[in-house]
Amino acid sequence: MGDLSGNYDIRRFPAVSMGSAGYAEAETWARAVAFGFHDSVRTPEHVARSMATYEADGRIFTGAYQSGTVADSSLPAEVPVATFGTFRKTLNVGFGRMLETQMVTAVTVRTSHRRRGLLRRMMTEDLQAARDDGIAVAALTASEGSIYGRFGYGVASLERSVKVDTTSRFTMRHQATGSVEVADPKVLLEVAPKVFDRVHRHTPGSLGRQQWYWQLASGSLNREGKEDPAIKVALHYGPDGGIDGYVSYKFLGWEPAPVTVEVVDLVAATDHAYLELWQYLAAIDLVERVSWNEAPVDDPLAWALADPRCIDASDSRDMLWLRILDVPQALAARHYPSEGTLILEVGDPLGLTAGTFALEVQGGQAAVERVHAGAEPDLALDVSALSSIYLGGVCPVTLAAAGRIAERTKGAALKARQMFAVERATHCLTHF
Ligand SMILES: CC(=O)SCCNC(=O)CCNC(=O)[C@H](O)C(C)(C)COP(=O)(O)OP(=O)(O)OC[C@H]1O[C@@H](n2cnc3c(N)ncnc32)[C@H](O)[C@@H]1OP(=O)(O)O
Repeated sequence: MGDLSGNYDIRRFPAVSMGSAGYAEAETWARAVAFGFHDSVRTPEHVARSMATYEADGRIFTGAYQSGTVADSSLPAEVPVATFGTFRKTLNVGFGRMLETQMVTAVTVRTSHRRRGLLRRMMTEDLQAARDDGIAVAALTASEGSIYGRFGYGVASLERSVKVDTTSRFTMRHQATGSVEVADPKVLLEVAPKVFDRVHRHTPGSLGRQQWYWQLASGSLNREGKEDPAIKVALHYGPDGGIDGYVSYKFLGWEPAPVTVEVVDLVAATDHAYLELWQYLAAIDLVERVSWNEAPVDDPLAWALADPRCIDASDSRDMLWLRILDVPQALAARHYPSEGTLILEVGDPLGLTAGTFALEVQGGQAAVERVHAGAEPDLALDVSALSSIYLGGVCPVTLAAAGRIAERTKGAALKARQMFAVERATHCLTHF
């Protein structure tokens, strides 16, 4: 028998829907991803429906295939031993500015081929290619917190799970200005993209959503690849009568106590819509609790409630991981609410964008210049820390206290905090 330790061909191809050339290869790739995340074998219909949404998103699939001898009776060579998916959407980098972003997803390596450098190879090749293509940032959500820092990613937004007591204890100071009405869940196929687009434009850290979200929120396609008859939907109408928010939710059953409704998707384009959708959820009769696993950490709900302890928040965690690929391009793309100059010495473990850069802000606009290596920096940090503070959701002063940023000029971390501040709390509602 030949060497089974593994030589691999890396192949890239687009997602295509059923009936198109290349579907068999794409389907096999998708099945390998499901295996990597311990899913049950998916039905052909489930794969086909998912694939149609992947094609609509313009996903590119990367697979690593055994090029040497394949062990007798094991999975054949056309099943990839490693997978890596990408697509591109816009990221709101604050004050409504959008930056096209390389979104990385579906990273798996078959157990029998792990720790041979396959992830490292796929990641470094992909980040280099994205940068060569003029993309300034990459993003992902991580299965484990220990994997991606080494590639220059940093945590840029947080989220938390909440359980909200909606018994008589729930009272809000807010006086409603709009109204809420129940709708057929399927209306979200048309309504949700429009409402989300507004949210995307006013929320720093928001990423464009994949097509699958409209299917999920409307009950058209659940995580098991089926229609979800349990989904219920309510829409919020603003004072002008237009729809400016929605909530998609499920009743979890009469037992165990407390009787609970779970939020599947809550998207509100105005502050009033957000609070009034919560007022609606709290008013659902016979229900004592509303849970939501993707709630913001900095949540206006807590401040609108007469008793903020109605919110039982647990599991505050990293959500969006960002990786700046091109420091001058990324810094110049932002609007800055505070004037000033900062010299940043940026390290990069992959060597994509290391250097010393002068960030000079006047009237909110940035001029960014690479300066000579010997220039005295105000802050020295690696690209992971710079990516963390970039969306204004992570405080540079805290990273300095953690030793992740070296403050060479006294007060520079606070200055960075003021310069990188954004207009409202950073929050990403897009999991991928
Ligand atoms: C964006 C997403 O899709 S997140 C989902 C990630 N996928 C999963 O969690 C599915 C289960 N896990 C896996 O499939 C694999 O173990 C992977 C993808 C996490 C790692 O793949 P591998 O090919 O084994 O990684 P590779 O050999 O390239 O290792 C690269 C580096 O990461 C480190 N590493 C790999 N996995 C882990 C881990 N789980 N925790 C900590 N470090 C890790 C390796 O030690 C290595 O370090 P070094 O190069 O700095 O010495």
